[in-house]
Amino acid sequence: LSARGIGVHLADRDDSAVRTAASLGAGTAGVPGEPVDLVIVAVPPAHVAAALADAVARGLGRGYLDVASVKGGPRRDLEALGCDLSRYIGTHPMAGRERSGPLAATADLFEGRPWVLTPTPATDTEVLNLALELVALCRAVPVVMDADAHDRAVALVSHTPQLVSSMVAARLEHAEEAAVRLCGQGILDVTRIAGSEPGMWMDILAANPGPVADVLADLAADLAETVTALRALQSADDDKRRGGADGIEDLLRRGNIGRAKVPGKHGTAPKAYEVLAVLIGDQPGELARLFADAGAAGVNIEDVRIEHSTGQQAGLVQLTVEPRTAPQLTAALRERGWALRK
Ligand SMILES: NC(=O)C1=CN([C@@H]2O[C@H](COP(=O)(O)OP(=O)(O)OC[C@H]3O[C@@H](n4cnc5c(N)ncnc54)[C@H](O)[C@@H]3O)[C@@H](O)[C@H]2O)C=CC1
Ligand SMILES: O=C(O)C(=O)Cc1ccc(O)cc1
Repeated sequence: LSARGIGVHLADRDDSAVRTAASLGAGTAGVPGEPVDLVIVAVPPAHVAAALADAVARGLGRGYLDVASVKGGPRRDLEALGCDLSRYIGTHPMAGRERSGPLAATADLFEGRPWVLTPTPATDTEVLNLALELVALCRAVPVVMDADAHDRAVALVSHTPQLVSSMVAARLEHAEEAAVRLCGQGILDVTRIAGSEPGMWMDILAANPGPVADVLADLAADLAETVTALRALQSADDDKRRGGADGIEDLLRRGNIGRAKVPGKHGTAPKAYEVLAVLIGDQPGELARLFADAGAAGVNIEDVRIEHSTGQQAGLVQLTVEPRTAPQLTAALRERGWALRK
């Protein structure tokens, strides 16, 4: 916001968080003497209502919003405090990091991401417009939803995946070194968010336990069926084995269907891309050289990931490109001496 010319004033009960954020250019420390256009409350969900009610009582702004990951509870807490909700709108930017704190923040975090707004008939139009302006300034995409529908949605697409990632990673806690050494891209993908900070996730899960338990219970039913199907695959009986195989194949197919629904880059519909794998040496400037060569070939890189082979001084860079540009990129990179892999 500061970079877009908006005056930003920072307040936090932890002075060092304010100082760090201010030194990173996020704004100036301290609450101004005059009311601001919009007070943005970014504290853990359980503290939202108290922090917001305090800001309203002090008349700090013309409009108020919060960005907590859960929306139903904070709204009910505010109602219980008898707060005038007409100048408040609950919101949630759907983007995050595995780490918290000002040092983990990036100015472009919300670009192209959905930002949920939960207005009610009581919400003042001016406040809704201020929130929409904030979303536009952050180059996010506004999505209007009911607070409880939001909480059920994030239970499905964010909170349960976090727990499942943690559960898969927790299986490795006592794993033999020999097994861990075999880890590849699959487990890296599934466990990336298991590296998240437990504190932040405890705050989120404690604010949304019911909807998350509902999704996890359905998942537990799938798990129980899968265990039964796998046991059937061990049977000497042909019919039982066939039944087990059908059950597992059905789950894998349902997974394909669900995965195809996950939106692609910048929240657009999922799109079929082609991935080119290029071997690069572990030395300074290799990635820059590869990207420059792709640029010189006139090819836009849609996405990129690096697979590091354990114990090797090389990495496999996977360049995601539009299928129509793949042949020209392949030719250009080969010509410039890059080793492409299947
Ligand atoms: N980190 C993420 O990935 C995302 C977080 N959110 C939501 O944003 C909110 C903030 O999360 P983060 O910035 O990640 O956490 P954070 O831990 O980096 O920041 C929270 C700040 O709130 C301060 N604080 C706590 N209680 C306070 C109070 N009563 N008064 C004043 N300051 C108080 C803390 O000192 C801390 O500096 C949470 O509600 C979270 O659910 C939303 C989208 C993404
Ligand atoms: O779950 C996701 O999709 C993330 O990218 C991480 C995240 C965590 C907390 C939020 O409130 C929003 C997003």
